[in-house]
Amino acid sequence: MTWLSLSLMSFMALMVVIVYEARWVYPEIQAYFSQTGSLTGQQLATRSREYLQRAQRYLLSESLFEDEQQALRLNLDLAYGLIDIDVYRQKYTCTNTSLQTLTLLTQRLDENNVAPFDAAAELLGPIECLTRIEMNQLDLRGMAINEFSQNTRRHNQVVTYSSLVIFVLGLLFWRMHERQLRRTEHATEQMLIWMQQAMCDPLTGIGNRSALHQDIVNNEGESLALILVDIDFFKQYNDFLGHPEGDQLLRRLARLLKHVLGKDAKLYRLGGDEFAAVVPCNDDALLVSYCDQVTSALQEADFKHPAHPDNERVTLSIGAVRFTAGEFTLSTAYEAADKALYRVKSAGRDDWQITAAA
Ligand SMILES: Nc1nc2c(ncn2[C@@H]2O[C@H](COP(=O)(O)OP(=O)(O)OP(=O)(O)O)[C@@H](O)[C@H]2O)c(=O)[nH]1
Repeated sequence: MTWLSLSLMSFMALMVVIVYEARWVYPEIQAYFSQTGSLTGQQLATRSREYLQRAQRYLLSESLFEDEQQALRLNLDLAYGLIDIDVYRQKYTCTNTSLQTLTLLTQRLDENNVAPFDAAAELLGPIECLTRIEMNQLDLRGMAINEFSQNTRRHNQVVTYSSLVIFVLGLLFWRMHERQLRRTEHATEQMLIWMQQAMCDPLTGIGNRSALHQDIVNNEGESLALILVDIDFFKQYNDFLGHPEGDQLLRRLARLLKHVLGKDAKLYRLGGDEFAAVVPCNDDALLVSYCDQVTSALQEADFKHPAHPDNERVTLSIGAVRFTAGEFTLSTAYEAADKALYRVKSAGRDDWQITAAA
């Protein structure tokens, strides 16, 4: 498992915690404060009690005319309707007694068989019952609210702490992932640098033998020319002017070859004073012109060689061949160009020769 996946999993866990906790709150609020829940039963008892008290006032008034009697009946009926509910019946035993009292009282009122003061006194029982219901329901409501706020607080703490922990873990994993990424990038960069160094001649900055081989394989199928260049009497040059001057000559020659052969040419130092150039070339005339150009440019550059037996300036021996790039064609081409170069050396140096690949 990678640091990245651990980090992403942490952030996903954070989302899950938040969503889960958010889902918890909504139904809880609904349950506690639902308009159809038993908590609102307190309001019904209050209304019912108010109707009974109003009925009591009618009964206690000095005269009870037709209108007042009707209002009295209506209040008693309304009060009855509001306490005749399952919640009250099941939870409070006084409910049934109160309902019986109201039924009997209504019957006797209809029969005109009750004194108003007595009737008002009879209503005290149901009123007391309703007051008890109100108080009890209020207590229940208070307890429910308390429980809800405690639960909310507990859930809030859980969300806060777990979110914090998960978030910190997510950040930590993310940092580890970034560190790992940077390390990998650094290692890749280093590897590229090493690979480049492994393909490069440190003295002249051009490619080495491995790079030559790699480039030929990479350009498989292309028509190319391989030009081998060797400095004449370089040993004498070194011996006469010193090794550092010899190094300097190698660098100057690399620059000259690059300049003369142009940007399409690739240059390599194969070792000692031997250079190779690979140029796109599909006809001998072009290859001849490349060799001529190198020789002329060197003449013009006029690098002094005080120890040269035949000349006072640096001269080159060149062997060149055209070939088609491929995994196995370089060795044949190299052999042919090298032989051509050897022939130039044998014939007195300071010349070039092109040949056909075997
Ligand atoms: N300054 C310097 N000299 C080098 C380097 N590598 C090889 N050499 C010298 O290059 C010289 C090559 O000598 P040879 O192979 O005899 O070639 P040459 O003297 O040019 O003789 P011909 O090629 O026959 O004309 C040797 O003296 C090596 O010490 C280098 O990196 N720097």
